[in-house]
Amino acid sequence: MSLNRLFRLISIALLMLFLALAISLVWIEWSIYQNGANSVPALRNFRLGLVAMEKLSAERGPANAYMGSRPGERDALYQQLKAARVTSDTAMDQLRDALEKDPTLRQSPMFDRLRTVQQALGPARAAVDRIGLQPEDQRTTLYVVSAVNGMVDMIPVMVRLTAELASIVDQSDPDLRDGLAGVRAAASLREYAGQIGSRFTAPLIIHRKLNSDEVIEIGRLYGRIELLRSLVSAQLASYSKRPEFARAIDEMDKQYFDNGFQFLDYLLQVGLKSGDYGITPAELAARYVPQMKSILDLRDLLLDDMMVRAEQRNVQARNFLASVIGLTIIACLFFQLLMYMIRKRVVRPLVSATDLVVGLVDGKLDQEIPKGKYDDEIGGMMRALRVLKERILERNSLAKEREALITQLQTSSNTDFLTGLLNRRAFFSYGEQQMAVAQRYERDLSVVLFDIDYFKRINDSYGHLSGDAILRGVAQTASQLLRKVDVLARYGGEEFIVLLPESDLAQAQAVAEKLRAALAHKDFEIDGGQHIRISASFGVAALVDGRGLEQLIKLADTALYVAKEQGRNRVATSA
Ligand SMILES: Nc1nc2c(ncn2[C@@H]2O[C@H](COP(=O)(O)OP(=O)(O)OP(=O)(O)O)[C@@H](O)[C@H]2O)c(=O)[nH]1
Repeated sequence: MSLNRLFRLISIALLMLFLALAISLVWIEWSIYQNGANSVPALRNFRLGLVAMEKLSAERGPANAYMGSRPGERDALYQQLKAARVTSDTAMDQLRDALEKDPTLRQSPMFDRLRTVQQALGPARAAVDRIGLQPEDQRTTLYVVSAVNGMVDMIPVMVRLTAELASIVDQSDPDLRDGLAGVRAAASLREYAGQIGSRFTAPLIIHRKLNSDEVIEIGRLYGRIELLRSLVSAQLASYSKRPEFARAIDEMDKQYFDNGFQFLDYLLQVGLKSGDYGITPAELAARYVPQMKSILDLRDLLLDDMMVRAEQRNVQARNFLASVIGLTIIACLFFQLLMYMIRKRVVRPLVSATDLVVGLVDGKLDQEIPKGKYDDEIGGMMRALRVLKERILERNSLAKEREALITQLQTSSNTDFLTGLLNRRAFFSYGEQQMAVAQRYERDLSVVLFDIDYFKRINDSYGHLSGDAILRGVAQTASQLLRKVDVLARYGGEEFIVLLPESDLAQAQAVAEKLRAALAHKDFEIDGGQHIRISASFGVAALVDGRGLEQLIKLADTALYVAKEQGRNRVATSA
């Protein structure tokens, strides 16, 4: 696999891994944000539930007052009761609307519970109305207690409903758990505080002492209230350092647990001894109910604080999510940029450097080696490659020069400098080869040795340079007349030799005659533009069994001597 492809695959794999991690991170933060976003509406619903329960409890005050009404105050107390009923109905309708708006809550048992409470309210209120309309002396403990219980009996359902709403808040934001428990404890405290007051309704209306059941119930409620007081203190331990909470707790202790309890203790003492309370249920409500407000104030303070915290956390979660998304995008872009840079500055140059090296090895010396754009290791490698290419080019050119030199040397060592013909050494080299072939295959072979006549005189008369010109002219003339297979050489001084393969003595003699005639009739131009004529004498010898090249030349030389002796400008053959 090529480096380029491998790098691309690794880049894609890393990007996928990176994206998977980034998406998981964003998904986690998105879930946290979504849950947090849920906590605010859940808290709002929880508050509506608590308010509905509180208003239902609060309705018991005017209801008890109405049940204990005297003829002159009945209408006024009924108006107060009606107003309280409108308030509790409004609170329950608001809760109902909120539950209806949310499809999951609409389908939940909470909705059914609320309906149950609303349905139960009708008969419970009717029972209250009946007693309120009865003459005072006809009101019995049984009916009054039953009417009071009718109003109290709906509360456990409301407690259950608010517990379910609290659990939704808890799931949305577990950090609100402490506050949630504190709020629930405060709401229950308010409820039991109300119930303990309601337990005095029947004795007050009938003007009697508390019966044993009522004493036991009031004792039980005292116990619960104390328990809830310690629970509220425990849950609010972390809050009590804050001045507004410390003030609210202080206010509750003073208003309810000091003043309210003092009043209840008084009623309890009277209820246990004489039953002569000296107040109506309306007066009880007017004195006792305001003291419970401090509990609700603490509850609302906690709820407000939870709402602020939930909103802050929601904003924090949203900001954090936005930061995570932003950072993820930046990290993705940075990763892409990093891969691009590595590819551009490392992988691609490395691949092209490899191609260049392979090309140099294959002899592609015309390829352009780019200059490295950056002063880094890759740039250094490109510079090194350029040096390497230059060295290879230098080495190649040196090798060519050397070959040319060797060829030139070979040529000059075989060539006569003046005439350009083969020299005596080269003639013997070729001659021996031809001789071996002729002897091996029994072929004809002849030698013609010729010498320019009176050459000394030419030198003496026209100068040495003219003599050289004559020698070049003779060589040129002889070369033109001979076959390609014939080997013409300068034998020495003004002496030339020709080796004639496939030629017997007669044929060689004819060649010699042709050469002699040509030389004798040619005008040779000498130094100074003057033309002169020359002649040459020829000795011819042919190969006979057993003779070597030197013997053949010797025979030709003897014949040449004869030609000279016989008057020159002639051809003589060996015997
Ligand atoms: N210009 C020139 N002269 C050369 C060269 N080589 C030999 N010679 C001359 O050739 C002459 C040869 O003279 P000789 O051997 O006396 O013979 P010749 O004068 O040709 O007389 P014959 O051969 O008897 O006809 C000498 O003077 C050499 O100096 C050469 O390369 N150039």
